[in-house]
Amino acid sequence: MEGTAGVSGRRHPDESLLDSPDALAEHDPGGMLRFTASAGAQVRESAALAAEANLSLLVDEGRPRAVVIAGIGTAGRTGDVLATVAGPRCPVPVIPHRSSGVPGWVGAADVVIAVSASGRSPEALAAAEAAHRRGARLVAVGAPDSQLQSVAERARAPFIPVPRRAPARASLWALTVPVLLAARTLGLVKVNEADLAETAARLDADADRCRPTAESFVNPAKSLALGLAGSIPIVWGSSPLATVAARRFGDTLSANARYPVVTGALGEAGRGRVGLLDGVFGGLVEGERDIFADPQETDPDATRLRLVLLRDGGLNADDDSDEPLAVEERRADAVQALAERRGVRCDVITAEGGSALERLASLMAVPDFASVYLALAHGLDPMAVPAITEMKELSNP
Ligand SMILES: O=P(O)(O)OC[C@H]1O[C@H](O)[C@H](O)[C@@H](O)[C@@H]1O
Repeated sequence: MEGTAGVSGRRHPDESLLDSPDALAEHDPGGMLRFTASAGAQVRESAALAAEANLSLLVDEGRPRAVVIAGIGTAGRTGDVLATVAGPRCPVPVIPHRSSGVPGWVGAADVVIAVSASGRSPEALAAAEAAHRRGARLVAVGAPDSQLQSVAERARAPFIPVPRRAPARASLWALTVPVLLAARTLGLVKVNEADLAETAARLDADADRCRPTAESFVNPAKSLALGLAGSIPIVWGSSPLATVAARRFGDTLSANARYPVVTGALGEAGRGRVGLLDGVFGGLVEGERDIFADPQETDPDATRLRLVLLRDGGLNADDDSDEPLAVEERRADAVQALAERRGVRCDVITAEGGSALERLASLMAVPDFASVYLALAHGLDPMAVPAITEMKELSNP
């Protein structure tokens, strides 16, 4: 089927596409699966690049009053990652900022980290310029030989060149690690070399489990994608860290697979959006289902919700988190029970690993791949985003 933008794909997913390496290659000409599999390598490469940059320039003026991470899209997500890895005990505010420039209060006592994969987003460029003008300390992260690098050079600010091999959304780890290491230099996060190595190793191991040649029944990303196919995904995170991973899944499901998706924190959803489970795409449609009927005959076209619960199970010590772990766990158990009572299917991914960064990686890796496989099951090229390009053309002066 061809859409009005010339994008071709199939409205109903074809499961067999996912188990055919030839079909996968044909629908992924840009290599999105390959880029997604490079997450571990991105961690290692960016750690090496950050080590070469002159981050020690940041130390001289001591601990900042606040840190602003300026960027849009995936670059903006790096600020959320920093905020959650820094955690509630972080001695200074860590503020992701997604609109142009910097907040009005930013001044000489603050640090601005401007992030842009292309090195040319107007938001990050305006933030870097504003930081320089106001005398704030600046760090810039993005493509080498870009406009962002020129601004950083003019400001005599450290610049961490992140080679541009993949689209921004497949470069989250390459962009995130320099942001974390800049914050480490400022004394705001405790990310050590072992954490980075273990995170990279976990991303490698998950990429192996999710590799294109691993068939759906042993491949957690293919089975997650097939479970989501044809549904409206709701992705809730049980903790602040898991919520960053939930929002990331929202980014990739929208951009790669072009699925509408609801994402958020379970704590907040429990006071409002959990009501979706009772609605026309939730309990009401599931209630119509006759459990004895042939599944082919029971309105196969009805759109249903599918819940993905990202659980941060068990490792965040109670004294180091916003909420006691027991509260988060009970809430996650409760939403699973609620979904089950209403017949809404639920996938659960539980964080693993010893550090916050590794736990985050363990919640992001499989969903990242699943978003690509979901695109491919619909015959969509996960790399092509004509609506985004068209939007930029129409809205640029
Ligand atoms: O990181 P940048 O190059 O500044 O790009 C920022 C954002 O720009 C566009 O909106 C892309 O669609 C996003 O995927 C990207 O994250």
